[in-house]
Amino acid sequence: MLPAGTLADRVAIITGGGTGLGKAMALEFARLGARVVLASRKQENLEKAAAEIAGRGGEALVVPTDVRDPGQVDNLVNRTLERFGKIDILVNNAAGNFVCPAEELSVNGWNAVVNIVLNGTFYCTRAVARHWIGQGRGGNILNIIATYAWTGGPGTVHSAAAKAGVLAMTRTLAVEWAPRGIRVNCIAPGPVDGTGAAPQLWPTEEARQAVIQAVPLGRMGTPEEIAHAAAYLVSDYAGFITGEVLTIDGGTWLGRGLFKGSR
Ligand SMILES: CCCCCCC/C=C/C(=O)SCCNC(=O)CCNC(=O)[C@H](O)C(C)(C)COP(=O)(O)OP(=O)(O)OC[C@H]1O[C@@H](n2cnc3c(N)ncnc32)[C@H](O)[C@@H]1OP(=O)(O)O
Ligand SMILES: NC(=O)C1=CN([C@@H]2O[C@H](COP(=O)(O)OP(=O)(O)OC[C@H]3O[C@@H](n4cnc5c(N)ncnc54)[C@H](OP(=O)(O)O)[C@@H]3O)[C@@H](O)[C@H]2O)C=CC1
Repeated sequence: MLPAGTLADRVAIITGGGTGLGKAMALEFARLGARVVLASRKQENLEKAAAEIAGRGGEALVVPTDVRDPGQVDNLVNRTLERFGKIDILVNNAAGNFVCPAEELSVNGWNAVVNIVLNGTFYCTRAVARHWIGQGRGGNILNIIATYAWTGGPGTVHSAAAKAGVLAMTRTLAVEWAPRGIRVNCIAPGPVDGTGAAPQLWPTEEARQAVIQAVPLGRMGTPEEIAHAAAYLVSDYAGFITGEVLTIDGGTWLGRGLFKGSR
């Protein structure tokens, strides 16, 4: 665990900050001293998370935002600057997902996911980076992807393609904006319990157990495990890391090996 004060005086925007991994990151960043801005569509979830942060002595601003709308994203940036006067960190965590055979996926279904994951990430990234570049200052961007960005993800072609786009965006902008002092990294979580992913991706206990079977470490991850790594990547401890992906998946994407039954 990083020591309290690691993110003192930092201002962090976290999209999808009202639930799941976003909420866990918000709580951890606040514990480390950051002031956090929680942005997603459902105000009720954001308010609940903000109250939990305030209950632990932290400070959170709630800005209802649909990241698919560039106007709402500009409002998010403006509201953050009005309240805190600066932005240090952006976490692009908002996502949508569901399992659907590609041949059955409707155009609206494809667009819903790609617009949240790929376009929303770009709109938020562009809006925040324009501010930083205009001010002649640097900052930190963390994108939450998934390992199927490089393995492919049968059943979730919309999400896999969008996450692959975010990975390419990360590497592109890490280099393009390095001279600006802007770092851009990714975390690729494996299956993590207790978030909005569960009802979408492993809605039954049977499906959940099948997912766990695929994890060499034999369990799902926790939101806190992702949050600790996220705090590290946006902190000064990671000051020389950019364009990188930190995979936190219990070994899942490497597979289970071929020869378990051979001896
Ligand atoms: C090895 C890796 C291990 C695990 C990797 C896991 C990676 C996890 C990635 C995640 O992103 S988990 C996050 C999950 N959380 C959520 O999905 C929460 C947010 N989700 C949503 O808001 C919705 O699910 C949404 C559909 C993504 C967006 O909602 P919106 O209100 O904008 O859309 P709708 O109007 O409801 O639907 C649009 C369109 O999509 C079709 N659709 C929706 N759900 C399904 C479904 N289950 N199957 C097929 N199609 C679906 C819906 O019918 C609409 O299309 P049309 O009917 O109009 O053609
Ligand atoms: N849990 C897991 O196993 C894994 C998760 N991930 C990634 O982790 C991240 C967090 O997911 P997780 O916590 O699991 O799931 P959640 O469903 O809990 O989180 C997704 C968040 O995105 C927000 N969101 C969805 N659509 C929009 C939108 N249009 N505009 C703004 N916010 C939006 C939702 O809030 P609201 O509905 O209020 O808009 C919600 O808070 C995602 O990027 C996901 O792809 C990656 C690999 C594995």
